[in-house]
Amino acid sequence: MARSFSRMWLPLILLLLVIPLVVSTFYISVLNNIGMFALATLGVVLLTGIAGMTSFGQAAFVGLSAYTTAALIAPSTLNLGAMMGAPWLALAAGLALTLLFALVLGLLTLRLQGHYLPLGTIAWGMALYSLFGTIESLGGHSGVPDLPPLRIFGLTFGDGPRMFYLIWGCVLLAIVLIRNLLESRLGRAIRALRGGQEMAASMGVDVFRTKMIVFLIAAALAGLSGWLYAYTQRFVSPGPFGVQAGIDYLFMALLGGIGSLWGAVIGSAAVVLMREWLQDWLPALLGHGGNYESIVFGLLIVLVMHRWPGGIWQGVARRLKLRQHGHMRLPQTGAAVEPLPRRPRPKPRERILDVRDVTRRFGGLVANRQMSLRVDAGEIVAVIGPNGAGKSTLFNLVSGVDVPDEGDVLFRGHRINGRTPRELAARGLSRTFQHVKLLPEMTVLENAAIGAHLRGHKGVFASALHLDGEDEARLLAEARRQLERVGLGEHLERTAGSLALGQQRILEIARALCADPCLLLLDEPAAGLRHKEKQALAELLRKLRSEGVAVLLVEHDMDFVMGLVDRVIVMEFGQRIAEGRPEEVQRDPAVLKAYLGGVEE
Ligand SMILES: Nc1ncnc2c1ncn2[C@@H]1O[C@H](COP(=O)(O)OP(=O)(O)OP(=O)(O)O)[C@@H](O)[C@H]1O
Repeated sequence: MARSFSRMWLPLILLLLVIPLVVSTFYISVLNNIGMFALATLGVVLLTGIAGMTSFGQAAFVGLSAYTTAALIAPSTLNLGAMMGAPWLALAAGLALTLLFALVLGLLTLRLQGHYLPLGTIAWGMALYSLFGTIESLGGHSGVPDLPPLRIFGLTFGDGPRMFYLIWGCVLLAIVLIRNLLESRLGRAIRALRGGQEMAASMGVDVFRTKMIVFLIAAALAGLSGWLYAYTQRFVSPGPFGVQAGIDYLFMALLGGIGSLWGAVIGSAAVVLMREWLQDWLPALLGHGGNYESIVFGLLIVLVMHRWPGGIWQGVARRLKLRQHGHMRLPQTGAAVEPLPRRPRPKPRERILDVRDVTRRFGGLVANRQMSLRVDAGEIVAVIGPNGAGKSTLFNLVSGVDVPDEGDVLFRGHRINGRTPRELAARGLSRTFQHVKLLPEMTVLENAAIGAHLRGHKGVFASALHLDGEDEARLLAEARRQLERVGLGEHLERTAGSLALGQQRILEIARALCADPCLLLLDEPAAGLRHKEKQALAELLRKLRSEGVAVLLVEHDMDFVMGLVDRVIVMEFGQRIAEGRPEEVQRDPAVLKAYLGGVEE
C-alpha cells in the first residue's frame, strides 16, 4: 500500500519548526533562499511538468513583483515602507501587476500551438530584464538598495527564523492548495493538457481557459516569491531576474522532478546547496578561483537526468512508495451520493444524427462527396470502406474536428456545422479515438471522470480549498457507475496505462458514457482487440443500444461489424456506394466489387 502523504506532514512541520532553532544564521538564510526558489519553481512544475507548457519567464515574473515591492517601499523611490499596511499594499500591487502581464502574455501565446509560448516567455524575460536595468529611478543596473524589513502583525521579519517560518509556511500552503486543485475536476483537466488536449476538448474541457488558469497560478506563485525576495534581500537589482535565471528555474524543476510538487522543493534545495558548496570547494580543490561551478553544475545535472529521468523526487518517492499526486479521492457507494442530473432522454427512434449531402475537399481531392447518413436513438450504424474511402473525414465532420464545405450536419434537429468538439460534448455527442487517448499515469477512475467534466461546476478556489466535496463525490460516483456498467469496476485504482488495449478501449467508452451522451461516435473500436475482447465490446454496445443510445462507428473489422450493427453504410472514393442491413450489404455487387471481394456471402 502506498504510504499516505498526510503521515509525512506532521514530521515535516515539526522539522520545519525545529530547523531555525538548531542551524546557523547562514543556513537559515540559505534555507530562506531555497524556500523562495521553491515557490516560483512550483509554478514551473505546474506549468511545464504537469500542464506541458514550457516557460522561461518565471524569473521575470518574480522580478516584476520584487521591483513593484521595491518601487513602493524603498527610501529612494515612493518610500511608503513605513506606512501602515505597506507590505499588504506591495503584495497586492506585485501580484496584480504580475497577473496582468501574465494575462496579456497568455492571451497572445496560449492559443497558438508550437513554440510560441516558450519564445514569448524568452522575449518577455529579456525585455523586462532590460527595462529593470534602464529605469533610472529604479537604480538602473545598480538596483534599489535599503528596502525596509517586513513588518506585519506588529512583528519585524528580518532574514532570520521569522522569515523562515513565513517563507516555508507559504511553500507548504502552496503545495497543499495545488495538490487539492490537481485532485479535482479542474485538476484532471489541467493534467490532461500535457498530451491529451484533443481528448480533453472532446470531453468538454475549455482548453484555453484551463491553460490560462495554470499560467496565472504559476505567475501568482512567482509574484509571491518576488514579494518575499524583496523583503528578505532588502535589495533588488536586475541580475536575478534575467532569462538565465528563468532557465535556472526550469533546471530546478527538472532536477527535482518536473512532474511532482515536492520536486520543486527538492530541485531548489539541490541547486542552491550545490551552488553554495561548489563555490566553496572548487577553488580550494583547484587552487585558484573561476566560474568552474557552472561547468560542474551542468555536468551534475546531465548525470542526474541520465540516472533519474523523472528527477530526484521520483527516485525518492519510489523508494518510499509514495504516490506522485497524493491520494485519489475514492467514490462513495450507495445512496450517500445523489446521482448527477441526466439530460432529457431522446424518444425511441428519435433522429439523433442527420448528415445531409456533406462535401469536404482538400485542394483538388474530394474526400467526401455529398455524403448523407442518419442514426436514430437505439440504433448502431457502421461506416465501412477501403483505406482512403473518406471515413475519417466524415467522422471529423460529425465530431466537430472539421467543417464541411457544403451540406449540413444536424444533431437532434439542430445544425452543428462549425461547432467545436467542446460544444458538441455539451449537447450530448461523445466519442472515442482511433488511437486510444487516455492519460496513462492517471487511474482508470480519474480517466473516466474526465468524461463527466461538463457535469461538475466547481472552479479553482473551491477545488484548491477542498470545498468541492459534494460535486467531486457525485462525479466520481458517476465514473464508478459507468466503469461498473462496462465491466471495469474492479480496476478503479489501476493506472490506465497498465490496462490491456481491449480494456483501454472499453475505458474510453466508459469515459464517453460519463458525459451522459445521446450519440456515441466510435472510431475503429475493435482495432487491435483479441477475439474475446471483441465479443465483450459487442456485448457492451448491444446493451447500450437497448438502453436507447445511438452509436455510429467507423470500423475495418467486417466480422465485428456484420454481427453487431443495424445498418451499414459503405463508402468508396468519398461517396456512399451502398447502405442497408448487414446481410443486404454483404450481397450488394458494388460492395463485393469494391471492398468485400474476399468475404463469403
Ligand atoms: N487533412 C487532409 N488534407 C489533405 N488530404 C486529406 C486530409 N485528410 C484526408 N485526406 C485525404 O482524403 C482521403 C480520405 O481520407 P480518410 O482518412 O478520410 O479515409 P479513410 O477512409 O478514413 O481511410 P483509412 O481507413 O485509411 O483511415 C484520402 O485520400 C486522404 O489522403
